[in-house]
Amino acid sequence: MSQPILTLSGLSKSFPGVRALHDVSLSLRPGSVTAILGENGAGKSTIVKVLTGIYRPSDGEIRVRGELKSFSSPRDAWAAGIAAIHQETVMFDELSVAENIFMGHMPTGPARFVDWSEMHARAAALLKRIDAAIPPEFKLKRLSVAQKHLVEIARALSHEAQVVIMDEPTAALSANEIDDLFRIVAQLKAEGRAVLFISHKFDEIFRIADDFVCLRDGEKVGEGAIASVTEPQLVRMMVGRPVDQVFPKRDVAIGDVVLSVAGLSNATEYADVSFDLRKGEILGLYGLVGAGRTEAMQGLFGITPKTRGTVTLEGRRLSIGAPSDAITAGISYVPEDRQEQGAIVSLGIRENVTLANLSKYIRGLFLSRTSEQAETRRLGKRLAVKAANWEQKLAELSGGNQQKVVIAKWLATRPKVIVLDEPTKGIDVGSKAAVHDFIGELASEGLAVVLITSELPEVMGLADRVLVMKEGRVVDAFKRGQWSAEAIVGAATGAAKEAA
Ligand SMILES: Nc1ncnc2c1ncn2[C@@H]1O[C@H](COP(=O)(O)OP(=O)(O)OP(=O)(O)O)[C@@H](O)[C@H]1O
Repeated sequence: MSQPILTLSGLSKSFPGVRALHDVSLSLRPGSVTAILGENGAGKSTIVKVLTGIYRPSDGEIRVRGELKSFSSPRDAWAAGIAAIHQETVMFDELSVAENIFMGHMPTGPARFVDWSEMHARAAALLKRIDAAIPPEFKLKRLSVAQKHLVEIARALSHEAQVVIMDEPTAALSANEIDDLFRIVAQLKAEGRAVLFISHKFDEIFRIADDFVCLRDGEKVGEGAIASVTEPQLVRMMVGRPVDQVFPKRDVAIGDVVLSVAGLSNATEYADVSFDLRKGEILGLYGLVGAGRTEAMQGLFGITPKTRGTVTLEGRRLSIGAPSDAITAGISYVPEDRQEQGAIVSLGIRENVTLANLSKYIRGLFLSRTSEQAETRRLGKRLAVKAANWEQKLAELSGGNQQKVVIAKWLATRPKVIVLDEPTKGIDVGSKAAVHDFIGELASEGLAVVLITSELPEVMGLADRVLVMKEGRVVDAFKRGQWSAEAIVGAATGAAKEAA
């Protein structure tokens, strides 16, 4: 067997009160893809941060091709041939594609000035190598997330990176874009590089990984060839017990119409979105990335202006000009993008959970810390938020646990209607089941739920009805018991109409 490109031995990393990694060893072979799996908070991102020079390990060794390395900055990791493609890209929007690729190592001419034509030519060649049709002189901000990933890959190639780390790279990509990315992963493998791949999606892991390493509570609990394990075995390894991923749908008595939306439109992204939503009902909004679901619901909630349409809650016509109007009326929206819209990461869990509805915790003249704590504890436990304590800063939580706090925050407002936008994106299987169960419980208590999701099993498992959106319009509707996966996907892609 060939010598590993990268070896980690006995790696540990502690934060005050938290042991994020303990005695983890792994090695990456040239020409192979290794998947790291684990529940939210298991330590996956911490490994990435140690490998990219962002965190210094408390203990342990990193070797690249047998040579001992110590990284005190991301630059050191780059120099050692390790590059990362991040979930949220860390590049410069105002700079050009070429500048982003060669940031920190731009080709220079005789007087040490940047040699722009050389830089553009080299950038074009790198982009061509991965079949990316992106002009090097374009500003980065003009690109889609998928194109930004390609620029990051070109940047990794410009450094001749031997190890390419991909941390949830497909989170914001469409099916076609994922195919393109996986084609490049195959190319990186063929060139003898090692890829470290982090994903919560088992289908992707089985599709492209050769090896796996499974973490639980910061420790390695399993590793081997992906061909030697099944999905249930991996799930069991991750959570330490078998998880029945499918929660039976609760039988909920569906009540009167709570929310009526009629003719909701804006100038460009969605048009004529109409539906009724009943008490206790879970209405799925299915569609491909870019179908306009998020935009329409953000219009409903007052985040973005709508040009037309009416919203009626319990028979009363609402005039929603801003999110505060929607919240006061009893409509909550849990965004997909927790970092930008959902949470304040410099505050603690309790402060985030109670933020959207502080008046609820006032006893007499003062804010009651005890009632804030009680509500935070109740919701935190119900959603299986993993944290050292309820005062811990959100910035210190793993990504999936931040997402759960954002859901808790909006639930604490005790809304009549809640819109959940991709609520389980980036959440591990165990927690996903907890979130699904909780959504069912809320519906049984009379809450009306709109569930935006791109995951078919999720929408078919939870929803009573599904509306399918395509190119900004509702194109089809299905009732539980009268749908099939093919019909729903067919409506979302337009395949059903073409076949008819
Ligand atoms: N800067 C920090 N300060 C304190 N604790 C931290 C810090 N960064 C991470 N942790 C803790 O380390 C543990 C591992 O977190 P990590 O982000 O590596 O998890 P993860 O496996 O990537 O999870 P997810 O799937 O949710 O992204 C968690 O308990 C987290 O709260």
